[in-house]
Amino acid sequence: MVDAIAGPGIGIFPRFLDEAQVTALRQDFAALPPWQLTPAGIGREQTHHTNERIRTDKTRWLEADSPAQRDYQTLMAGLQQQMNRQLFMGLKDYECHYALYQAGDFYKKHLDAFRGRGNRRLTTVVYLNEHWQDDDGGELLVYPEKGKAVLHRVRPEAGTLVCFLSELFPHEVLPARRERLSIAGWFRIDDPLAPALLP
Ligand SMILES: O=C(O)CCC(=O)C(=O)O
Ligand SMILES: [Fe+2]
Repeated sequence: MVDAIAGPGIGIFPRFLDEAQVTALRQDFAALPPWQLTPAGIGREQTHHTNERIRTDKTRWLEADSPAQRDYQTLMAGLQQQMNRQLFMGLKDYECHYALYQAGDFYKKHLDAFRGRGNRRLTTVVYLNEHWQDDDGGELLVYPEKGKAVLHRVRPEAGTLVCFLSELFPHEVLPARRERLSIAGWFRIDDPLAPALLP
């Protein structure tokens, strides 16, 4: 992952989570009371609002309130430490949420962070969907910073991790024909003006 972020700025890692980890997270998600799952917001805190033209998924933040959530957050804390030690990224914390896309849900092309604004530095998405088929749809399309050609088309298969510099890669979630569950997360920094990677 260090090589991927230092190089192209993006990496895709099948089987980042094993079956037991995926199962534990799926069960943890299934045990949540439905009212805790709320329409996803867009924009920064001050301008937080929902907009169904841009995204239609539902989310629930992980609060380390179950063993599965704690294990996942511990795993990500380890990644944070590695990125900081080897790439001096200055990552301060990690926030993440479950995201449920029901059949037909989507998230239009967007950036997770804008240069010099906000403090999301590194995006992660892990998928929790067993046996995803070609015609299930729901791929993540990742685009280069400039240009319309698709750089990566990621199938949201259980265990796969996608990780990229939040300011660099526009991306979108295509509508799926079945439920699509993931954990999207962001490593954050204190200073939005700091360069993304030190040379
Ligand atoms: O679920 C995905 O593949 C990406 C989600 C996403 O782009 C986001 O939550 O910002
Ligand atoms: Fe995103």
